[in-house]
Formats: sequence, C-alpha cells, structure tokens
Amino acid sequence: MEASHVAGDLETVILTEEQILARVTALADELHRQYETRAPVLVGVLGGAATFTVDLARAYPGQVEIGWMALKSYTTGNRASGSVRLLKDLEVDIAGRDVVIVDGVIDTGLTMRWLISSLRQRDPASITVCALLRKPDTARFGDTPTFVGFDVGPGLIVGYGLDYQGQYRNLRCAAVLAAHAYA
Ligand SMILES: O=P(O)(O)OC[C@H]1O[C@H](OP(=O)(O)OP(=O)(O)O)[C@H](O)[C@@H]1O
Ligand SMILES: Nc1nc2[nH]cnc2c(=O)[nH]1
Repeated sequence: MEASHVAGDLETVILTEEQILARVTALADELHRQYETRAPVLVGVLGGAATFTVDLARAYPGQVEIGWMALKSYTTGNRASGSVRLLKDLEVDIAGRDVVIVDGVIDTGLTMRWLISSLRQRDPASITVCALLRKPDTARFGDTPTFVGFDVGPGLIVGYGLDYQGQYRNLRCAAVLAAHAYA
C-alpha cells in the first residue's frame, strides 16, 4: 500500500521503502559475515517482523532457515509489562544451531529479554538479535550481540509490518502515527 491512502493518519514518514530495503540488504551482509558458511535460523516474531524477516532472508547471500514465533506482550497503559504469552511456538529444532531473533521494533526490550531467555533453554549454539528499529529507552539484554537497522524516536511507528490495532502493516514505508489516529 502506498502511504497516500492514509497520509492524513501519518505525522511523518521516517523511512522510505528504498531506505529500509537498502539497510535490510546491509544487515543481511553483516549477518552473513558473522556466520559465513553456517546457515543460521532466522526466528521471526509475528506479526510485526513478518515483512522484515522475509526481506532479510531474501537479501541473505547464503543459506538460512526461517522459523516463526507468535507472542502476546501484555501492556500496562501502552507500555510492555514484561509479561509475555507464547501464542505459537517455533517448529524448528534450534539445538546446536545459530539463531537470529528477528523483530521489527525493540521498545522497552522486555519482549526480547523474554525471548532470549526462552530460546536459550533450547541449547542453541548462539543467539543474536536483529531488529529493524530500536526505540530510545530500550533496556539492555546482557551481552547478546545485537544488529539494529535504525535508531528511532519515541513515537508510535507503523508500516513495514508494524501495526496500530491491526492496521497499517501493509504500508511500504515506516511512519510515525499522528496523535489523532489513536483516538
Ligand atoms: O520492546 P517491547 O516494549 O517489549 O516491544 C516490542 C514488541 O512490540 C512489537 O510487537 P507488538 O506487541 O506491537 O505486536 P505485533 O507483533 O502483533 O505487532 C514488536 O514486534 C515487539 O515484539
Ligand atoms: N507498531 C508498533 N509496535 C510497537 N511496539 C513497541 N513500539 C512500537 C511501535 O513504535 N510501533
């Protein structure tokens, strides 16, 4: 979907499709330099990272496997509380494998912290995080290597897979949602 259909709902387009895809290709190259001939498992966090995971896999200049997890992060107000429920588990056996957790946005970091500790119990060879966007107040999650596409401001971002109440995931750009669109 082009942004013109919902332009009135958007405060600012922060990343165009071209900027996102160029960065995704660079991230895929950086990851490939880390793994070389070892094929990592990309674990995409549904639904926000569906678009990013598929584009990252297609840009990856080597073998990768793709798996999916779906989570529900509970919120207090509109911030994550750290309480996460698994809605759909990974079907790939990650024991002994190099895992890349792929998410669209890291905000508080609590969802990612939960995911890292949950996947660590399955004895992967390594865990790396790859997030397209990182908000300013992200909590640290230990020494897990982290690749980030773009550091962004605090506003609610939609598009390129990210939603507000199920809408805007099919926007090709990433944009800050205007305050009046939350109402
Ligand atoms: O760092 P945190 O504060 O924990 O937030 C990050 C989480 O929020 C987003 O998902 P969201 O809850 O919007 O659900 P969605 O994947 O269905 O879009 C994102 O994809 C992360 O999973
Ligand atoms: N869609 C969306 N989900 C989020 N979860 C945490 N931050 C964000 C954001 O900016 N956009």
